Amino acid sequence: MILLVDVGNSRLKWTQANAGLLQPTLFMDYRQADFLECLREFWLHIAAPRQLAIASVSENAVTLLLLEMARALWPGIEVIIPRASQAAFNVKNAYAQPERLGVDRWLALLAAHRYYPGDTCIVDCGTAITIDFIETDGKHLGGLISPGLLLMKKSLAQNTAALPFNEDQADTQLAVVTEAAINNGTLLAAAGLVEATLARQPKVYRLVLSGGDAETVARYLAIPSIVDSDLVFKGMLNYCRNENAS
Ligand SMILES: Nc1ncnc2c1ncn2[C@@H]1O[C@H](COP(=O)(O)OP(=O)(O)O)[C@@H](O)[C@H]1O
Ligand SMILES: CC(C)(COP(=O)(O)O)[C@@H](O)C(=O)NCCC(=O)O
Ligand SMILES: [K+]
Repeated sequence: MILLVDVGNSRLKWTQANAGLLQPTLFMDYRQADFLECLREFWLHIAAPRQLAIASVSENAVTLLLLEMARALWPGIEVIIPRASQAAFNVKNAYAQPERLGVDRWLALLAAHRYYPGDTCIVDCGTAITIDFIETDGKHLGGLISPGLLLMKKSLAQNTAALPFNEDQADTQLAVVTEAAINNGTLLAAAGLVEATLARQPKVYRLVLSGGDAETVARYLAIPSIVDSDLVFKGMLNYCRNENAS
């Protein structure tokens, strides 16, 4: 059994993989005070994993805490910390400094090349919205980073005198009350970003969405898309399998 952990800027996600099959993902707010105790309670009751993989775009301190806890629970556990590199699994990183590409984006690219072969656009709708393009031959073309839905709304509330924060349903209609105007404006900013980015490319790409807001954004896109919330874990699992082989 392999324990897979994905630490984003909003949430920690973890799952287990058995014989190459991913179990359902569990989500945790790792900024809550009792987060380690909560996670420990879960991990105490799972079968001892052979390997632990942690992909984090958060502070290194979070990874260190997780490692300390895992090593106390399962002494001798093999640890894998995936990193973005210049090339791996027939995927070639477009970044001038490849290691600076977020490891979540890199793992999603590895998964996309394997599970969505062809010319593919990956959009991760998390704390940030990231857009990455990969071609049939595994060549990453680069990408974009923009604030995610929650972050856009929080920054409006934090940087204006009159705008409130609320999490009501959004759509892309013109609004007649402030709350809806914010919710709809930010949702359309996200959907419009994805559509405009694709429209500016010289060819057609298959669109795959992941991240906490993937379903919401997909619902309001004027173009077809696939939602695959396991993209990062799929990439992480393949990364671990290769570590086993090497
Ligand atoms: N229970 C939840 N807690 C936090 N965010 C949530 C929740 N449900 C949906 N979301 C949405 O998911 C987004 C975070 O997605 P996620 O993929 O977990 O981000 P990250 O990888 O950056 O931690 C938030 O912007 C929020 O709008
Ligand atoms: C862009 C990100 C903040 C997205 O993180 P997330 O929304 O998943 O929390 C993360 O992938 C990151 O820190 N990337 C490093 C910079 C880069 O990819 O260019
Ligand atoms: K993201």
